[in-house]
Amino acid sequence: MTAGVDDDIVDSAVDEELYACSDLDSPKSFLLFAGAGSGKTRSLVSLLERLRTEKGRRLWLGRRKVRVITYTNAACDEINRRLGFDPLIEVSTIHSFCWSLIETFHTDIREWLRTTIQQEISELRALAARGRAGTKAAIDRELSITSKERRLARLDDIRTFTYSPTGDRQGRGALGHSEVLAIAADFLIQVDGILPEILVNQYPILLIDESQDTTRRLMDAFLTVQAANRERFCLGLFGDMMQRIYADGKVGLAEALPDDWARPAKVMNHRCPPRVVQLINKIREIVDGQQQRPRTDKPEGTVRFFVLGSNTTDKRDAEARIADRMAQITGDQEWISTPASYKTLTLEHHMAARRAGFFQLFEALQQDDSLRTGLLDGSLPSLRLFTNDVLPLVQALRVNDAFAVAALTRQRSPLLSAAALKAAGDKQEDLLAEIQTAVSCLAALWSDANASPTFLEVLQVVSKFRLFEIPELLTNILRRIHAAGPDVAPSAEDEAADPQDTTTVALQNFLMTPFEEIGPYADYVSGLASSATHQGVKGLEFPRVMIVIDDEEARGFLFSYEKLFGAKGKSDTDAKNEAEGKETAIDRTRRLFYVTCSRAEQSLAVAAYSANPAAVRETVIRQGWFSEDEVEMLAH
Ligand SMILES: Nc1ncnc2c1ncn2[C@@H]1O[C@H](COP(=O)(O)OP(=O)(O)OP(=O)(O)O)[C@@H](O)[C@H]1O
Repeated sequence: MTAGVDDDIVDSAVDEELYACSDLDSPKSFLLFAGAGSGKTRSLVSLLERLRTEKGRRLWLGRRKVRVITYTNAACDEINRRLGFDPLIEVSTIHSFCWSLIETFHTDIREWLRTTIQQEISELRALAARGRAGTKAAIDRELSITSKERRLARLDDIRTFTYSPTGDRQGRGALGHSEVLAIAADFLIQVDGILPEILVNQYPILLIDESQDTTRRLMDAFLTVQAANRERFCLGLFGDMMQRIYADGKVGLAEALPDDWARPAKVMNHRCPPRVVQLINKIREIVDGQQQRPRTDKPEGTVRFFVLGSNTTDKRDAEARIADRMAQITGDQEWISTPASYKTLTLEHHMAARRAGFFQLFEALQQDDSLRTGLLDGSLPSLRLFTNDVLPLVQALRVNDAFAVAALTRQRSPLLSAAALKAAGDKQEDLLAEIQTAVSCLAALWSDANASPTFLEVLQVVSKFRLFEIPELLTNILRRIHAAGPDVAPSAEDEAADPQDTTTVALQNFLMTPFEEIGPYADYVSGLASSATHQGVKGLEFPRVMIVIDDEEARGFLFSYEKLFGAKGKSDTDAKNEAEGKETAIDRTRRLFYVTCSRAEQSLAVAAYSANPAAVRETVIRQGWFSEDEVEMLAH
C-alpha cells in the first residue's frame, strides 16, 4: 500500500458518516469539523453524488430536493458543473436562497418593512436628540430619516417587491441585500409561520458550505428550524471555524450546537505540502489546538517571509524581485515565467486592482454600495456589456479577425437578431452595411496607436448604432448627459431623478475611465488574473502563492497585520476586548493569515511591508512560524 492510499483512508469513514446522517427517515444534523485543504468541499460533492444516486428516485417521487448554499456564485457553478446541473439538487448563494424562500410573500414583506423602517426612524431620532446639531453625522442622519420616511410613505403603493443579487435592479420595490437576509431569517423563526414548513417539506436536507461565515441571524434561524424539526430535517454544516473571516459569521457556532448533532472530524490536509501544513498548524495552535497531517506523498514545499519597509516606493518592482528570488530558492521557474503563474493575494480589492491594472474603473464603481457585489463578482450588467460584448469584439478587431467579428455580431447584436432580420425583409443587406459602419466606427476609436478611449466614448458608438443591448442604468445616463445624440431626449422621469443619486454618480465616473482597464478587470473577476484578495480566495488553491501584506495601503480597520506581527502594540479597544473575552483585530487577522497561507499547493512567499521590519522579523521567528533562514530582510 502506498503512502498516498494510506492517507486517503484515514478520513474516508467521515464520508460514510455524512451519508448516514442524511437518512431521510432518521436524519441527524451535523457539523463537519475540519481544517484547510481537508477535502470538505470534496466531501460535500461526494455526498451530493451519492444522495442523487441512492435517494434520487425517492426525493423525486416526493417532489423534494436537496438544497445547498454556497458562499459565492463561482462555488455554485463549480458544484453544479460537477453534478451535471441535476434538478434534484438546488445550489445557490445565500442571497438567492433567501429570496427564493420569501419572493411570493409580498404582503408580509410590506409589513416587515413598515415595522423595520419605523423602528429605524425612531432609533435615528433618538440619536439625533442626543447628538450635536450641524455636524456631518447629524446632516447624514437627517437625510437618512427623510429618505426612510419617503420609503415608508410609498410602501402601500408597492404591489410586488423585487430583488436582484447583483444590486443592479432598482426601483421602489427593490429590496437590499441585507434586507433579504433579515426578512428570511425573521420569517423562518415566526411561531406557526409557514416558511419553516415549506423549507422542511421541500428540502429535507439543507447543506451549507463555508458555514462559519453564514450571517449570524440566518444561522440562528436555521438552528431554530432544525431544533423544531429534528426528526425530519437534516442541516449539514461544512466549514472551518478558523476560516471565519467575515464580521457577521456566528462566533462560537461549534459550541452552540446541541449534543445530538454529529461532529465528524478530518485530520488530513490534502492540499498543502508538509512545510506549509507545519506553518498553518503553528498559526492555529493557540486558537483551538487542532493540528493536521500532511500527505506523505507530497514534496516538502517551501515557505519564505520577506520583510520590506512600508516606505518602499515601487512595490510592483519589489514583488517582482521576490518572485525572482522564489524561483532561485525553489528552482521552480514558473515563479518567473508569466505574471499569472503565481497568485498574488492582497488584502483589499483596490490593491489587487492597482496591481492588475483596473484601479480607476474599480475606484469609480466601488463608491456605490448597490453596485459593489456585482462589481466584485463580475455580474453587473453595466460591466457585462463591456466584458461580454464589447471587449471580445474589440479584441477581434485588433487582430483583424473578420470571422470572429462576424460571429460575435451575429450572436450578440440586436441589429442582427432573428427578429431584426425578419423585419428587414429584402433589406437585410442594409442591416449588414449598418453593422459594418458600426464596427468601423468602433475600430476608429483606436486609429491612433496611442489612443485610449474612455468607456463613455465606446458606449456612445454602441448606442449610436444600437450595436449591443445597453442596460437601463447606462441608457438613462446617456440620456441624461445628452450623449446619445439628438434623437434620444431626456425623459420626464430622468429630469425628476435626483442628480446626486450615488449609483448614477458612480456609473458616470466609471464611464470617464479608460476602456483599456476592462481586460484586466475581466480576468480578475473570472479568477484568471494574477491577483486576488485574501478573502476572495477562500476555498481556492494555487501552486505558488505570494501574500502581500500592507496595512497602510489596505486602509482598513478590521485587520491589522502590523499587530499580528508585533510591529504595533494593541490598542485600548483590543485590550478591552481581550479582557472581556471578545475577539480582537489580532484574532481576526490570524484567521485571515491562516486562510491565505493554506491556499499554497507547492510554495509560499509572504511579502510584508511594515513600519517596523525588525519587530516583524523577531515576531515571526519567535512564534515559530518561520525559521531564521526563511526570513529575508529587504527593508532599506
Ligand atoms: N481524499 C482525498 N484524496 C486526495 N485528494 C484530496 C482528497 N480530499 C481532498 N483532496 C484534494 O485536496 C484539495 C483540497 O480539497 P477541498 O478544496 O475539498 O478542501 P476544503 O476542506 O474544502 O479546503 P478549504 O477549507 O481550505 O477551502 C483539493 O485539491 C482536493 O481535490
